[in-house]
Amino acid sequence: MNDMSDGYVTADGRQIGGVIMEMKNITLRFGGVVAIKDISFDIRDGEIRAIIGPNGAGKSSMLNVISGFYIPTEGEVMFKGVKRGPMKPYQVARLGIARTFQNIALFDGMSVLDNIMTGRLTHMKSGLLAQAGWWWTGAAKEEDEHREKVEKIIDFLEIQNIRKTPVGRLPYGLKKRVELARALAAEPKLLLLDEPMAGMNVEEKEDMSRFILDVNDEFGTTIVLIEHDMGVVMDLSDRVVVMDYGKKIGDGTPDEVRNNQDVIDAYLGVAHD
Ligand SMILES: Nc1ncnc2c1ncn2[C@@H]1O[C@H](COP(=O)(O)OP(=O)(O)OP(=O)(O)O)[C@@H](O)[C@H]1O
Repeated sequence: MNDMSDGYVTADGRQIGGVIMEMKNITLRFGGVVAIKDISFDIRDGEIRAIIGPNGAGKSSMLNVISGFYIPTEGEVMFKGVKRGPMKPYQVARLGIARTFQNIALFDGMSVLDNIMTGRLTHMKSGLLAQAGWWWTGAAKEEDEHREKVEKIIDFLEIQNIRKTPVGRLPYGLKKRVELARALAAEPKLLLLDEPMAGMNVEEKEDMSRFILDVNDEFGTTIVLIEHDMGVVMDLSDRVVVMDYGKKIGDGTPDEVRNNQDVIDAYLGVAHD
C-alpha cells in the first residue's frame, strides 16, 4: 500500500482520512489468562477495519478495549490524539462510538421502531421533563425530530414492513439488522460490530455486507468489525488485523493478509464455524 500518512483514496473511490484511534502496546489479562499480548494498530477515519482470528484469539476482548468497556492492563488507547481513561457507557456514546453485540441485545417485547428509538437516548434532552408534564411542546417537537431520524434509518435498512413487529417474533437475520439500526440511531462516528454475520445464511450475509458498505459510504461512518467468516471480511474491509492466541500476527490490506504465511498457518487453512 502507498504512503497513507494523510489518508488515501480507495480503489472504489472512498476517501480514507487520518488516524482517529491508536491502540498502543495493549495487553489485557484476566487473572492468569493473557487475552491480548502487546498489540498495536490504528484505525483511520472512514475505513472498514476488520479484526479476525480463530476462536479464543482475543477478538472480543479487543473490541471491548476499543469500546472502552475494558481498560487494558498495559498500554494506551488514543482517541483523536487524546489518551482515553476509564469511561462510563454514556461517555463512550458521547464520543460518537456505538456497537452491536455478538448475542443480540434487543428488547424482545418491544416493536422494531421502539427498539431503534432507544438508540436515540443519548441525543434526548427532554425525557424527564416531558414525563413530568413540563414543557410538553418542546418535548413533542424533539420526539418528532428523533422519529424522523429513526424513520430514515428504517428506510435505509429496508425494514419498513416490520417497523411495528415485536422484535421477539423476527428471524435471526432481521434481528441483527434491527440491532444495526439501533446502533445507527445514535449517529455514531465509529461503529463497532461484533460478529455481524454470525449465524446467518448466505443471503442474509450478503444483505448485511451490503448494508455495512452502504453505511460506510453514505454516512462516512468508520467501522470496526470482528468476524469469523473470512470471505465476508476480505470482501468488506479496507484493512485487516489478524490475531492468534492474543498476539497480532498480521495487519494490512486483505491481499497482504491473505498472502501472509503466519496467517495462512494459523487461520486460513483451518475451518471455523
Ligand atoms: N471475562 C473473561 N474472564 C476470563 N477470561 C476471559 C474473559 N474474556 C475472555 N477471556 C479469555 O481470553 C481469551 C480470548 O477470548 P476472546 O473472547 O477475546 O476471544 P475471541 O477471539 O473473541 O473468541 P471467539 O471467536 O470464540 O469469540 C480466551 O482464552 C478467553 O477464555
